[in-house]
Amino acid sequence: MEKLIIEGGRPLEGRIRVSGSKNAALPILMASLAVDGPVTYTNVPNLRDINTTLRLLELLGCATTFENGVVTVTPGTLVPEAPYELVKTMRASVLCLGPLLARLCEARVSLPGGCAIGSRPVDLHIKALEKMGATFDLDAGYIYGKCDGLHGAHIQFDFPTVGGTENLLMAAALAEGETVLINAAREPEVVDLANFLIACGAKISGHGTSIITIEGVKRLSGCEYRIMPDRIEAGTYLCAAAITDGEIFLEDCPVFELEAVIAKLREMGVYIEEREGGVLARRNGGGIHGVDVVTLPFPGFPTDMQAQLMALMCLAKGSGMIKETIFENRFMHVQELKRMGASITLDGRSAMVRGVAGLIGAPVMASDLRASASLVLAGLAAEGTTEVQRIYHLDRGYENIEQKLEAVGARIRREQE
Ligand SMILES: CC(=O)N[C@H]1[C@@H](OP(=O)(O)OP(=O)(O)OC[C@H]2O[C@@H](n3ccc(=O)[nH]c3=O)[C@H](O)[C@@H]2O)O[C@H](CO)[C@@H](O)[C@@H]1O
Ligand SMILES: C=C(OP(=O)(O)O)C(=O)O
Repeated sequence: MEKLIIEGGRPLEGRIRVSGSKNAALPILMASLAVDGPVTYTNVPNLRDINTTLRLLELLGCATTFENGVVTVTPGTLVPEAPYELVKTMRASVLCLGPLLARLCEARVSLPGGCAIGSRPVDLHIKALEKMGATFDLDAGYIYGKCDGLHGAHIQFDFPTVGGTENLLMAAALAEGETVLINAAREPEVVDLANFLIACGAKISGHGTSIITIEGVKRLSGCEYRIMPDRIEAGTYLCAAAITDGEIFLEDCPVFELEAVIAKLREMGVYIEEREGGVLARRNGGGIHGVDVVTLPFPGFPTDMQAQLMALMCLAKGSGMIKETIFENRFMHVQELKRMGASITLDGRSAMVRGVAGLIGAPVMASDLRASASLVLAGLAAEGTTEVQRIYHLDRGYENIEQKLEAVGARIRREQE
């Protein structure tokens, strides 16, 4: 196992290019299964989850290549089974359910199970696919779905599930007739998937709103598609500029997609300026102020930025309350931040963060992807040395993180534990 060693207390200054989005790339790569022809994707981040997805696509019958941010996927004879060994390492694997059912009328996909941040149920995906004519059995930890062809349906989601909306978009793109998704997720990554499907010939409207209409087509054909930039990676580096009292220009930084994060950072006293080709972030002269934050579906504040914002808030003047409403256990970073001197009190789904004057480097354990990012941020600001252990979580979601941080002045290196 590898760990990151960070010598903190240095302001970061310079430019960082935002990579392609993991949470957009995973469903869009999976959508290759719905496409009848070769697809070329650009701006694909080199991440562990992307490589897992390519392995899964190969097991499912596609040929893939990946070089310099460009992925090609050429579908062959598809196989309907996604095995536990791959699904357990990556929740996004369940997104092959929709396209496989649409193409093969059957799919056997391991149930994703929970993960450190909470249970990751897929009942809303299943319920919606049943409305389109699929039936499901549970067999040895696998969901086995079959149908005699999917038909359009009006689907009312109980919650605007991101993964559920994505699975249904892929299934409905090839179903017979019209599907309407009501209370659909509005996340930018859902919009990117819809735009990809449209580029392949799908008929979709309303994506980006809570009502999406899909008119099924007979086949989707290959195209070339650029994955959107990663709003969560970008938000993490905005926090890095603020927490180290530095100045970072983020190239290819999405702005509309990051509005809730940018608004919170400005409220905390971070200066953020949109410029041609990117976004500049630095402190606004003074310190950082504590603010209250509630995680919500888009366009609310994203759960994927909660841990990073908490790291920044640890050093604020005053206190702030962070409420996590999406995942029941997404506060694993709290105990580790406390080991570095943070003052945080947990009460169920809320965390009261009282700002302290400084953090102190310590060995800390990463428990999940964004918790890892928050510990890296804390380490960059802390006095002394921080060792972030179990960084394989970080490698699921941050491309070249230590190279990017080193290039703006961080002292950070990777070592074997
Ligand atoms: C709304 C939201 O912020 N979704 C996030 C979620 O997407 P992801 O697709 O993983 O999760 P969903 O959006 O589907 O789930 C959000 C909530 O709905 C519940 N649920 C979901 C599906 C289901 O069938 N049954 C059910 O009860 C989940 O337990 C969770 O509380 O994690 C991703 C990785 O962190 C983020 O990028 C997404 O932004
Ligand atoms: C938790 C995350 O991802 P995943 O859904 O792949 O676990 C994330 O991107 O923060």
